[in-house]
Amino acid sequence: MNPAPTCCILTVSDTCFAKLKQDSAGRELEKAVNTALPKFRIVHKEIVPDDRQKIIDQLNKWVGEQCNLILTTGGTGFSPRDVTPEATRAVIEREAPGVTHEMISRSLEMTPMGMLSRAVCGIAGKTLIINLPGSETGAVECFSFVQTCIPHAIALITDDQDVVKKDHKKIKKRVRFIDGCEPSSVVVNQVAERPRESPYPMLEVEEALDLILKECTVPVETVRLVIEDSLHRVLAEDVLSYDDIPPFDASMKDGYAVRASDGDGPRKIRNAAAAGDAPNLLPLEAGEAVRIGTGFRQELMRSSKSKIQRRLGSDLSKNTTIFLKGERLKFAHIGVLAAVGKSTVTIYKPASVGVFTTGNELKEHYEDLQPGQIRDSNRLALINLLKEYHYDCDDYGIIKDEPDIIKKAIATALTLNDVLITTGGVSMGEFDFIKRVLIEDFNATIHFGRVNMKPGKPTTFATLEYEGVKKIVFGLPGNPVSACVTCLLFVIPLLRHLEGENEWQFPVIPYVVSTHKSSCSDPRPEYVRAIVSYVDGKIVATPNGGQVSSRLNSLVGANGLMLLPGSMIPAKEYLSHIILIGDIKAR
Ligand SMILES: Nc1nc2c(c(=O)[nH]1)N[C@H]1C(S)=C(S)[C@@H](COP(=O)(O)OP(=O)(O)OC[C@H]3O[C@@H](n4cnc5c(N)ncnc54)[C@H](O)[C@@H]3O)O[C@H]1N2
Ligand code: MOO
Repeated sequence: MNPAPTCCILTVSDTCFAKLKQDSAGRELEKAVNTALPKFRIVHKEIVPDDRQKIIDQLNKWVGEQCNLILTTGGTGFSPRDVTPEATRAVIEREAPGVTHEMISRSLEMTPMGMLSRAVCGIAGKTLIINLPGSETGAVECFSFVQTCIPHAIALITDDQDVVKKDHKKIKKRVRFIDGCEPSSVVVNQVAERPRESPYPMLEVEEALDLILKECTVPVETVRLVIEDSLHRVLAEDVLSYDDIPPFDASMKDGYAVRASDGDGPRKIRNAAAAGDAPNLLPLEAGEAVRIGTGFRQELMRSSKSKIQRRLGSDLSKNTTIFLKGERLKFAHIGVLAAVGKSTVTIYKPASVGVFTTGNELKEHYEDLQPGQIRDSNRLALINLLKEYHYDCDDYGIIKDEPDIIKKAIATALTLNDVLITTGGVSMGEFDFIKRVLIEDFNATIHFGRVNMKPGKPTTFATLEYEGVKKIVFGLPGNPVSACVTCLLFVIPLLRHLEGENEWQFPVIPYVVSTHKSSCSDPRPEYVRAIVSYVDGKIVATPNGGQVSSRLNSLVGANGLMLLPGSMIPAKEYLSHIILIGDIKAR
């Protein structure tokens, strides 16, 4: 087995070296490396002043020790003392301008100041050296832009052919379906030989969801992100306040600071002090007053009980837990993180999802239709449903109802994704191959293949091991409403649960239903797409038009799935519930 790759972190800073400032960039960078590159071992951390020769000496020492990766932080700017790029250039044999380019171009998307970096990256012996900015945020941010390519870069530098080949295979798979996939073992049945009855037992929805949660215990990775990039992600750590908010006793209003001992009477206004002005404008002489702005630091009033002050730490006090692991970050969380001076957070990596649709009748929405063809609405509906819940996914397109092609598509998706969602081809037709390909070509376990629900009966859930890793497959029905409703009821809760979110379930409210079902002959419990409103102090739910499972408009504007029990007697009332998939409307 290859030894763990090594990493050294060099902080270049006169002030940190002189211990006038803490090495927070070095500290945050260490955390970022541990999170992003868990296989790397940080073997040395040093601080040197902004001195060209001292930097060169330190870099040469680590290059001599065959360290794989050296990250420097600091000394890359325009100040006269900034010499890290010159020192790095003196050590490296080959420059790596692509790495520098990526850091600068991504930085420029955030701030024009990005152009003021003179960072140099390059190779010396068996070592990759990367210059990063000196600020904690800049260093972590720039590292995050290039972190994914570092293991491959090091495999190339050290000529580790096994890793290089594996990485190349992955890169190829990203742009096209895998090569060399053997034909499927599935024998295409003649119409007369197809099974007449599903061999899968019919599960209730709750049983199906329990099974999904039980079977899906894939390891969740964490990653450290700058707070600017953390919206909608789930915290993998409890967060403590770094600072008191406010960090000083502050004025709550615009007004005047006066000396209480002066009593009533006119004052001479000495000057005006706004929030952020230095407090040495005070103390006041007898009879003097200072005009102060909201947020002004009120040193003189610290001992008074004035109600027009926000006391130090009164919004949040230093070292208290402000957010808990498992919270999904919204705008206000990020504002509070900024207020307390927390610039990075550890979050759970969301599972990576791949989607394809199946059907010989399907065309892309922008293509012309021949007789018998329809446009693929499921793929874009599902991809965007996932996006609404903050999951990006890989799109593998429309796949023909042919086992060889389905096999290739599944193999490609499983190479890159943790979770695969397909639609169509899961019921009883002779072209319904998804389950058979999963079983016969991938040795998958089909945990269920039928659920007692309308829409969504043929929903299929499978797990399998692919290249040593557990993978999850949802074969959703082809009917567009069935695909979206089952994605909402099974896939989205699982993804939220896998991501470590505390509140992963949709809110459910009790509701008395009396609406009779759209098809009286169907005994399945039905999830009616409904508009749920708050009217005169009461919750009212109305079915959102026709409920046939091809009519996707029933989901347009729907904010609830109203459960109608299995066998309903018309006009009788039943206590059931509504699953809220959107905000309640006010009428
Ligand atoms: N003999 C039986 N037939 C059917 C059963 C059954 O239990 N026994 N179940 C029915 C139910 S319920 C559903 S739901 C569908 C699901 O069938 P499949 O998942 O195999 O889906 P397909 O047959 O491929 O397609 C069904 C329907 O949806 C249209 N479709 C498919 N993909 C798309 C797409 N990407 N965009 C838009 N529309 C799509 C397709 O053209 C069909 O009209 O099976 C029933 N049959
Ligand atoms: O269950 Mo299917 O989903 O009726 O349309």
